[in-house]
Amino acid sequence: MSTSQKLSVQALQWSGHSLKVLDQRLLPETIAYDEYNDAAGVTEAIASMRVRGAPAIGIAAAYGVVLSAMRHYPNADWQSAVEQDIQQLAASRPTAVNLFWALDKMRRLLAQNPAEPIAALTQLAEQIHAEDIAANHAMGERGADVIGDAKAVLTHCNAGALATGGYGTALGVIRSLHKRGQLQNVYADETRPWLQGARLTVWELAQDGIPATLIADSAAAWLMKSGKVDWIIVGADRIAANGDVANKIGTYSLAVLAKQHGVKVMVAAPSSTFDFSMENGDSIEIEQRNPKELLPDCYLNDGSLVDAWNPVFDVTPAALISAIVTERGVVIDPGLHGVRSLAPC
Ligand SMILES: CSC[C@@H](O)[C@@H](O)C(=O)COP(=O)(O)O
Repeated sequence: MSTSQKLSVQALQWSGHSLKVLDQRLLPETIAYDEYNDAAGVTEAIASMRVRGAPAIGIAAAYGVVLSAMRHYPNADWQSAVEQDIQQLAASRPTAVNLFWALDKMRRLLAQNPAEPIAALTQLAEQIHAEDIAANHAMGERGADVIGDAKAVLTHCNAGALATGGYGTALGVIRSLHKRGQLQNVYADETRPWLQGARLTVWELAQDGIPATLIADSAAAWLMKSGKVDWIIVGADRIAANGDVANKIGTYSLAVLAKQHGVKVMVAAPSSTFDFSMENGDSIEIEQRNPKELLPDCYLNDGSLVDAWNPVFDVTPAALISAIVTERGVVIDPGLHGVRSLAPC
């Protein structure tokens, strides 16, 4: 596949009766969609990371609830069958709060006993999807305003169209900066061990003709020391009330390095990423994934000789973050101010 091909792929496509999920494990070599007709399939698609990225898994889960209602309504006790599916969806991944936020919204709607539940749930899932895209565009503009004339930025993981309803959070800011003609280069960490940066981010940026340079995660300190980047821009999986941010493993190390080198750190995330029930990041559950994602094949083949520790998120203290950008507004220096000003009224 040519990298100059225009981006026409979306992580999720709702057909009205099924959910098509782009299998991100196969990118960039292969663009293939799997089609799901029930919540169990969507749960598996999230757990296996066919679809990944905090907003995208929330949207997928919302459609999963619609598929559940389509399967069970109007059987006797259909509501408890849907509730069981919601619980299954909620168990797919633990860290991104957008998943639980979307499921709660769907559950609250069900509790209102709508006269036509399938139509009502479909409308809500489509709304969650559309609002995420709109939020990304809004925070893209806000983030670009904050950054002003930065020439080069570094991003981590993939917080792009592939991780959201479309446009992206961190990559949304980058897209908006690029449209303004200010950005000369985007450095992308490869993001070990799953390689979201190498497989997804540089590919996604290439589709849009945005100059991107891949670096090994371990090159980030030297990149900053060399004065090559002005800002680090990342997404988030959960933001606590004091502004602590859970995001892809390695974000914390970048923020520590940024402090040493006078580089600023921006977190761009929709409001659905906030968890005001958590005072700080200490209580955020950090997903541990299978060590097999980390271990080279030769170790896998010779049994259990070597163990691996594979936490896939970390928490960056608010004090290391220069700005948190949402569709509702921006907090500069969240370590001083917290993020309660961004809470819904
Ligand atoms: C807009 S996506 C923000 C985050 O979800 C992203 O940075 C991230 O950590 C994704 O992790 P992943 O394990 O690929 O789901």
